[in-house]
Amino acid sequence: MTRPILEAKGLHVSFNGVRAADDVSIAVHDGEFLAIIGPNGSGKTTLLNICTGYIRPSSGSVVLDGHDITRLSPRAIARRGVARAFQIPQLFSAQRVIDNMMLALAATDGLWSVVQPLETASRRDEARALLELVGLADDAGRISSKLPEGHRKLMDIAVALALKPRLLLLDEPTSGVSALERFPLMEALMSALRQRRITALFVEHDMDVVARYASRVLVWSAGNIMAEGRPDEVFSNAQVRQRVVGVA
Ligand SMILES: Nc1ncnc2c1ncn2[C@@H]1O[C@H](COP(=O)(O)OP(=O)(O)OP(=O)(O)O)[C@@H](O)[C@H]1O
Repeated sequence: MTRPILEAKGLHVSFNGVRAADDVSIAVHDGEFLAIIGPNGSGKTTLLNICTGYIRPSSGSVVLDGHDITRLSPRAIARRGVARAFQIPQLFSAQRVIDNMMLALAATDGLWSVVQPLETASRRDEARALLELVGLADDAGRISSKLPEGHRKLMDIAVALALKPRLLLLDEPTSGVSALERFPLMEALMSALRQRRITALFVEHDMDVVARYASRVLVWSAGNIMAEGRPDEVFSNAQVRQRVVGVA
C-alpha cells in the first residue's frame, strides 16, 4: 500500500459522557476511496469534524503529509489541501451555477472585496473547467436551486474542488439523491477524483454505493472501528452484516 496522506492516532472525544471517538486510529492512503460506514451516532461525522478542525480531540493527533494539523483552524487545514463537500451552505441558490463556482474560486483566492470584479476571464475558464470535470458543463447557466439533487451535489463537489484539495472528505454523497441519479453521480465523482488525483474519504449509508465504489471500508461502532477491509471482506463479516448492513 502507498504511504498515508493522513494519519489519525489515538483520538478521543466525548460529548456529555458519550464517546464519539474512543481511541480512533486510521490511515488514509494516497489514491484510495475510503468509505466509513456504521450505525447512526457511532461517530463517523465526528471523525470528519476532527480531521477538518471543527472539533478538537481531547487527546490524539491528526497528521497530514507528516505535519501535525490537530490544533489548526478549519481554514488553515483547508489551505493545506483538505476540502469537505456538503459543508458550504447554499447561500446563493438563486444564482446561476457558474456564478456560484466563480464565488467559490474568489473565496479560495482570498479576494473577498467589493472592489474586485467577481468575473474575470481566467476565473470563468476555471469555473467552466471545474463544471466540466464533474459533468455539469451543460448546467453552467442554470439557476442553482433548479438543479436536480444529484446535480446540486455535484455542484457542491465542484465547489470543494475549487480549493484544489489533495484529500476530499464527503459526508453521505448520495443522501437525498434519487435511485436513478446516485450511480451517475458517483461515476462523475470518481472520474473527477481520478483526473485530479484526489484521495477521498466518504461517510455513506448506501451499501450498494460502498460495495461498488469504495476501495476500502472502515466500519464504525460506538466511537471506534469494529472492522476494516475491502468491501467484499467487510460485507461477508457476520458481525458487520448483523450490526451495520442489517442482514442476519
Ligand atoms: N457537537 C456535538 N455536541 C454534542 N454531541 C455531539 C456533537 N457531535 C456529535 N455528538 C454526539 O456524538 C455521537 C456521534 O455523533 P456523529 O454525528 O459523529 O455520529 P454519526 O456516526 O456520524 O451519525 P449519523 O450516521 O447519524 O450521521 C452521537 O451520540 C452524537 O449525538
